[in-house]
Amino acid sequence: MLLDSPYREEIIETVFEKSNFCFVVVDNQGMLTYLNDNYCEFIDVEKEEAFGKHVEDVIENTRMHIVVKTGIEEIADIQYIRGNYMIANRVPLYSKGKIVGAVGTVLYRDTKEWMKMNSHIKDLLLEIEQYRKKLINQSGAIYSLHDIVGSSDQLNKVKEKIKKVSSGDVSVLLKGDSGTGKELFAHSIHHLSERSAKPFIKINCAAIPEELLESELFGYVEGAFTGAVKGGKLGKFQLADGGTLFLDEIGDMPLNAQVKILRVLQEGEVEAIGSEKVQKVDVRIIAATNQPLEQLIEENRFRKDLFYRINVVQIKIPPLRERSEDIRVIANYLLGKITRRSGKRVVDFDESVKEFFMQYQWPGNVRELENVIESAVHLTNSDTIKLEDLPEQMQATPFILKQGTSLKEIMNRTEKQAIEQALNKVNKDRTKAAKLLGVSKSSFYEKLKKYGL
Ligand SMILES: Nc1ncnc2c1ncn2[C@@H]1O[C@H](COP(=O)(O)OP(=O)(O)OP(=O)(O)O)[C@@H](O)[C@H]1O
Repeated sequence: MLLDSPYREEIIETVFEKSNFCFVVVDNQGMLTYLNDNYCEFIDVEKEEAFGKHVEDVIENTRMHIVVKTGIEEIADIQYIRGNYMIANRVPLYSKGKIVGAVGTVLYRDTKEWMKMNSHIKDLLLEIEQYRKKLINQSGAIYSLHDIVGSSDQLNKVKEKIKKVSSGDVSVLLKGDSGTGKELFAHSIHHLSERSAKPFIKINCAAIPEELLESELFGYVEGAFTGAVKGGKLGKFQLADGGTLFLDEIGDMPLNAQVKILRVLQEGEVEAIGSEKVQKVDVRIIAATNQPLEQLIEENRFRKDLFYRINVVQIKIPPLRERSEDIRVIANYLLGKITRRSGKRVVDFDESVKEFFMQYQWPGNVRELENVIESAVHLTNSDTIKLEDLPEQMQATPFILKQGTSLKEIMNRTEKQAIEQALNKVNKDRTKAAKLLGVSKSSFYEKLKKYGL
């Protein structure tokens, strides 16, 4: 913390005077108490002359004196100054619960500076995108272990196992519920293997109609069937030659295709549909499933011999609800990712949302978390995601029973959530919130105290 730092003075001096920002501070009457050199230079005034004057007499179109009165921060506000528009932040300064002034920062001195920065960033993003595309073209695997966020023991164990098995050429079966990140792990294995410079090819066995699956996997020659394209088509096995083939949702693979895949894996040879020739292929198989293959075997829907072939190493990815330590960090990471993409400034989650995230069961795992945050980012009117920004059907989900949770605890948490929601709805007006919930003011205040709100 800044206060504990032995260099407190130096840090403050550097932030205020040496960084390239413009700072202004006013007292609770709007009188100027501080203006750094950068600001003086920007508006062309002498520091000594400015101090003690009302901020309106020094800075054109300022709203610092208004922020002192409203107590409401103004972020990235556009202010006309010196013949141009600057972008400014104004934040009220509180001491012991009372407004004692306000601090202003100039983010960009004119819109040109902002546009320059904007196009610089766009340029960098474009460059990254090109590198990504190149990488995808080269191998098809874009994610590495580094992209898998979370530090729970359960996740770390999986990452350790991935590191161990990647370098060998063994087949890996990734098991886990939908949305747990199996595809990210498959990419990571490929990246860490000696095949990383070779293609990573994915096929989603559930997404391709049964009659097309074989031609997708093994390819076909010209004229193999009506509708076959001229010149034929390479199959995923041929495309993955030298690299990795990721068979996603392998539990949905039809039995016919299973027999053929097994043959390719045993013999290292593939035969395109309509071809008499066999072709040597060298692929490493990574398969993923969210279905219990052992049960499918019992029901004669999955071949035992293929199971043994692909199940050399089995890695189970735990569902999100079993690694709740990861939820906050993944949620923050996803919030950053989504806001960067959408350009909307949303910086945090309300404490009640964080709590809700921790006790929700996440049947759709990280994918569901990502969808929920994406929708909340678009719906929110503030820079912080609140409970009411979450999808309605989620808000209707009461606390899910976890082992050891007493009824009293559930009721308390629900009550706290309801109070927080009510407060947020009426702009923190306690009288209105009490009315909204149909409780007396005194009992409402008691509850606020109880929950530290
Ligand atoms: N630990 C994580 N860190 C960051 N993003 C993650 C993590 N786990 C999953 N994701 C993201 O969640 C989404 C779902 O992941 P992925 O497609 O890998 O899941 P899956 O287990 O393969 O799902 P399915 O079985 O439905 O195919 C993706 O957008 C992925 O980037």
